[in-house]
Amino acid sequence: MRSEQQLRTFLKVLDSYPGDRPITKFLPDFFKKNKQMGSTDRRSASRLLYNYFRLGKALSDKTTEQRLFLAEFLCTSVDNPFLQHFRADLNEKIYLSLDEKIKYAEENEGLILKEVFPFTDHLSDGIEDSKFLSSLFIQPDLFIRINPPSLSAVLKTIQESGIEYSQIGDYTISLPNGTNLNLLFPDINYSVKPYEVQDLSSQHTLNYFKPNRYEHWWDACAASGGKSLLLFSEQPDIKLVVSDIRASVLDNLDERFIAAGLRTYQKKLIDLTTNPDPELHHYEFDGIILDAPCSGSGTWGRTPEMISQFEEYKIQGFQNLQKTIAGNVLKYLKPGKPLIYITCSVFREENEEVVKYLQSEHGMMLEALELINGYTRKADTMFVARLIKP
Ligand SMILES: C[S@@+](CC[C@H](N)C(=O)[O-])C[C@H]1O[C@@H](n2cnc3c(N)ncnc32)[C@H](O)[C@@H]1O
Repeated sequence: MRSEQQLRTFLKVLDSYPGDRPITKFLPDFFKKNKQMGSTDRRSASRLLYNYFRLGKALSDKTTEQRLFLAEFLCTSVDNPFLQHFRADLNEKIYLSLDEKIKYAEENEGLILKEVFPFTDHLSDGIEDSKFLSSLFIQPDLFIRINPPSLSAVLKTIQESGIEYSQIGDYTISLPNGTNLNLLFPDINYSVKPYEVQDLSSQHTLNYFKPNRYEHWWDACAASGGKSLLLFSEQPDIKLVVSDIRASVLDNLDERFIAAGLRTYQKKLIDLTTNPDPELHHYEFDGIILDAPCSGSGTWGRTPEMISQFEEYKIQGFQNLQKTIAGNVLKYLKPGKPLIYITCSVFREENEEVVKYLQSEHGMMLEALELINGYTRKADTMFVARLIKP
């Protein structure tokens, strides 16, 4: 029986998942080792695994199977043969809205919504607990930022593909998650990449950069350069230093920068928990972007496996790291110039509290801050603050 087989496969995948890396990294390895699985089996195993983890820490007293069926009920909205086979009573209600399903599960299945993500006491100002919690059952969209000269070509390609999309801003498009962009845009046809994959909230942080021509900026935790590319899109005549603690991500950055036409920049490998002077002693910047290492809790709609793996005590550890790193970068900022502090966390300890620390311990002046709501827009939730050095 097909559903029974799908369940067995799911249990095997879950049992093999060590929880030491994201599912996106684990699953391809698992499928490579289990070549007998066809593409339909892979798709269903992957869907069941993601949905299962969306229950986070809730219903820990139930069996894996019971949790899986309820997760399927909450996360899918079309008639579902798998659920029909095991829990026809839930499948009957598959067309209810998410809010109605949550209510039903609370009244009949023992769900306590707060237990999905038992960290709501830490949420930043302005986040609505119940809306944030229910967003964890919804897979966020895929967002792209289109290179302006390529706008009409990109829109034409997407329209011709028949893929449903919405245009959110002048150059921002949302697409269903899982859209294969490499198939849509084979990279042989262009010299400058026509789009960047970048979450909607991440794109929004650009409003706080306000760079001027010929200024000297530092993207201090650059990873593969998402924020630098944003900065470059606004101000191509910028002098840029990028750094990160990981060499591998800086290699990806090189590739992305070349594809985007960004060719002049300096790259440095720096651990910002230590004194950066050996690399930077004579540098003075007109702007620093600090997209700090964080819990990533604003992105767990994309990586739901993180919810059950996270422990509350880690929040403090991230705050300590952020304070140390922020304290170490400020020395290289010119007076009167901005530090752009960014996280993809929903925890106030990593957001408002770090800003308060920068104000009280380093005399930074807060110009603006925003909790960027992604949880009602099928996007990541992020935090950004613009602070000026006295
Ligand atoms: C949120 S990510 C940056 C994302 C990136 N700015 C982007 O837009 O794609 C944080 C980065 O901080 C880096 N990091 C973590 N600890 C660090 C440290 N001690 N010194 C410097 N960078 C660090 C990580 O390697 C990671 O790439």
